[in-house]
Amino acid sequence: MAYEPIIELKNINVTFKEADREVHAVDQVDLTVDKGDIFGIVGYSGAGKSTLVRVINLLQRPTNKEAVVKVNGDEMLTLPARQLREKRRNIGMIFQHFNLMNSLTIADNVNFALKKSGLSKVEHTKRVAELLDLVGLSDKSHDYPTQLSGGQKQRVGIARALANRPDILISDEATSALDPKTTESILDLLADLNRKLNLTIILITHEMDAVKQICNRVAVMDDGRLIEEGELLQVFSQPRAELTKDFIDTTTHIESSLAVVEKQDIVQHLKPGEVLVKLGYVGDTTDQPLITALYDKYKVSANILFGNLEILQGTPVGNLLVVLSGEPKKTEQALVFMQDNSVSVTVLKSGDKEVQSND
Ligand SMILES: Nc1ncnc2c1ncn2[C@@H]1O[C@H](COP(=O)(O)OP(=O)(O)OP(=O)(O)O)[C@@H](O)[C@H]1O
Repeated sequence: MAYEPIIELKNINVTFKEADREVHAVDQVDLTVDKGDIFGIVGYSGAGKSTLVRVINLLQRPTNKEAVVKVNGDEMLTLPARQLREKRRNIGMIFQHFNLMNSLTIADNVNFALKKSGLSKVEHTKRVAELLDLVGLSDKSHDYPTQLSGGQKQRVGIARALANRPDILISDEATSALDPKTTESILDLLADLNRKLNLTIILITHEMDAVKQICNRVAVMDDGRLIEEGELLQVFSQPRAELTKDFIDTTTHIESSLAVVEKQDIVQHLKPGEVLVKLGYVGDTTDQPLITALYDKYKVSANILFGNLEILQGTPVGNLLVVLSGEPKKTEQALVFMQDNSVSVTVLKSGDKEVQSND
């Protein structure tokens, strides 16, 4: 598939000047999103995620002159007000708190977004029915927001955001107020809309689980900066920044499990030829019976203390915490063998070193 940029942000700075200080909410950010991406932006509260995405539709203007904000090839910063308003209709937004009008029915809440669409009354009714059908709420059109669950309210939010057939949907913490099961169903709906409508989605979240479920690309934000960005699989299997590792650990639990594993007797008292290793593997590697091969080839046995397997974008990604034991030389050879078979190997603790340091 050819990658076609739909959003290009270059040199973006947003600085808020307060009485006693300046806040660099967005600090020198470059970001390209391709058509059809579900692009996750993760970061803790205050990292600058909302401010950054508000730059895309210029609800927030960059505060530096060098900034470039292109959407569908148009430089948004130079557009006259009327054209900018039109372009904004091409970017739908959904939020954590749904922002529905409680005095209007569900149908009228969605219809409200079509106010400036130029459609006839009959076309309005038809479009609203289509939209409610799209989000699975056809039977709720005459209900009021207070009669709906959180997940249903967010579905209305999605229908409203898609009313003007946007190419881009920005989801700003849209699942943060929902329980895990409802979150999953809303994320499934977004993934479905991405496929059906070729909708590009920017998913702002502090939950790596959400990113893992539907994103194909992910960027990590910290203190106004994009500190890591890439394909989901790449970032998950080989995170570079410590913060990225922390976020990934919230879903794989590999680092937090290490703290428990390290306390186990077997790890506390490693003998020569025994090592505690973290093994990471992606895709095909998982199909190979490597652990069996270690014993067959080197007489090295593996005691798996913790394991995690995720399916990301249809590809298995696994991590194991393992104690390998064998003849010291053979254990070393076994580690090289695994690296040769595309398994990432991190030695966390070695019985040999323990013995040496104790001497
Ligand atoms: N209008 C504003 N005036 C002054 N400071 C602001 C303004 N908007 C945001 N900020 C500050 O900019 C920084 C980034 O805020 P932003 O809301 O973009 O972060 P975030 O990652 O989206 O966090 P959250 O998920 O909590 O919204 C914060 O320090 C925030 O206090």
